[in-house]
Amino acid sequence: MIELVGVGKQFGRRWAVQDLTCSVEQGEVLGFLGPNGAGKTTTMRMVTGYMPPTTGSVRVAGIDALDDPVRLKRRVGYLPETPPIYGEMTVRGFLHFVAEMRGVPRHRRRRHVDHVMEQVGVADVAGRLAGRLSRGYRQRVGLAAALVGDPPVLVLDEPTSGMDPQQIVEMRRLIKDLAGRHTVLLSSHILPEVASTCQRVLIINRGRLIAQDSPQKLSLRLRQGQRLRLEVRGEPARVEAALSEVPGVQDVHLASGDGEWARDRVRVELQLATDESGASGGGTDPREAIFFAMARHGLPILEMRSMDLSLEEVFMQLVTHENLAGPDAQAPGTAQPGR
Ligand SMILES: Nc1ncnc2c1ncn2[C@@H]1O[C@H](COP(=O)(O)OP(=O)(O)OP(=O)(O)O)[C@@H](O)[C@H]1O
Repeated sequence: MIELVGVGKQFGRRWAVQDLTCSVEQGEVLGFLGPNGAGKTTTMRMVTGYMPPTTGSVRVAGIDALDDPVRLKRRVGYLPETPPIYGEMTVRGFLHFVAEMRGVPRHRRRRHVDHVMEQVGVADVAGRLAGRLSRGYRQRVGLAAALVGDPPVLVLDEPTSGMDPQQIVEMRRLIKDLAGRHTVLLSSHILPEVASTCQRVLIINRGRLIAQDSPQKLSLRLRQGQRLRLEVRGEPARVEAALSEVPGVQDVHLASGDGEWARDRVRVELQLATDESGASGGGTDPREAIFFAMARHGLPILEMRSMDLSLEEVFMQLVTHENLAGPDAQAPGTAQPGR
């Protein structure tokens, strides 16, 4: 639905975005993550047809941004970081105006605007002046405006910026509800936002793509293998021997404990081998094999926990690696461009 190939944008002598290749499937919610100044807004403006790329091609719903930016704009609903709302109009009046601009036929406008207001939860303020609304409501009205005309693609730039925690939760729920019916490109520098809303994350830093994958796979891939923490009842030597038999288990570390607690149980940290795709133990869940091995040896597992990196740690690791290694570095866990 959205396809960027070798996209770059230059302002004066400075490249805000360089050689960006990625695609977003129909109905997918893609999170665009990066620190301030990474090039997120610039990329989104190119996807919406508001800014032509300096190099490469941007295609949305089969339309090339350079060939036909006007037709492309009709296929995209855009919510900029600060929604452009006419404060002296009522919410309903403003959305009718947007519907007219977007070419919604006159006889369908009223029903369509009512439907969109219901969808984003602003029907209760339909008659209020848009300029008098709270930040959360204004963002929702902005989202309603993006949805007018039912565009297949939605581009949302920092959609929860400036909202209070409850408004953030509601906005994220709204965005999740839009998935499937719309293809959504969402930018954020808030990691939990992307992890909770998006199926796939694309991380950019200093205008370059440094990784793209699902939030879970990114964290798994980056640690080149998953780590598990176990607490087992049994003698340390027997526990270690039993774990070492399980295929894919590497680096078994036993933690020595003190006092009463350590008498009959042992804490273990272990590393699992991963294949190319980031899956552990040849695609099967190694925790299952560990469970059965320990059961065979009569060693009850009291606790088993996965120790994946959080998306926050992944992000910091990728961005720090890139900043230290320079602009041409290949960050660990970088997916192939174009999926
Ligand atoms: N119209 C412009 N003219 C000149 N430079 C620009 C313009 N727009 C963006 N830039 C520069 O391009 C770089 C990327 O900016 P961009 O706004 O795309 O980043 P961002 O990832 O959206 O950051 P933020 O989260 O702070 O909005 C920055 O260095 C910015 O100063």
